[in-house]
Amino acid sequence: MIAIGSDHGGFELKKEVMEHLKERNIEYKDYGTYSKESCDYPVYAKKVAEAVLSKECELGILICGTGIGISIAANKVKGIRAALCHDCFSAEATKSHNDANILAMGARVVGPGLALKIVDTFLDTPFSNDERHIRRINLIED
Ligand SMILES: O=C(CO)[C@H](O)[C@H](O)[C@H](O)COP(=O)(O)O
Repeated sequence: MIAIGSDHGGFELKKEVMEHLKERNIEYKDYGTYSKESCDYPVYAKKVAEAVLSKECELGILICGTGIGISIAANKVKGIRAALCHDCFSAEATKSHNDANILAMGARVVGPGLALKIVDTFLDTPFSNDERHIRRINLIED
């Protein structure tokens, strides 16, 4: 199960990502926002972060205008490794090296075509389980 959330800036792209997940038969839970009305991205970052931490959802996707504010907010939650990615190389590397548990994107930065490729790369790349990456993730946690 994928937790997904956005502010108003990410609302339209969130709809496209959910449609894409549906086409791929990947289950998701939408934590809002549910309209284009102006709202505050930390609210949705917290909801998705808590869904991932509680293991209700395996991974999260967060979208705001830039992806910056919503990833900063999610990374305040201990145990969350939210990665802001606007290219596939970063999406692959952050799963493989950082075992990122949330993907953040900016809907005012990337178009839907690239965004969906980034989502696929993030979801389809496993963590390397390499000792050096585990050591570094543990240092982040400490
Ligand atoms: O990253 C952000 C803020 O740091 C996001 O882009 C927000 O979506 C953006 O700030 C919203 O701006 P708006 O002028 O209120 O639409």
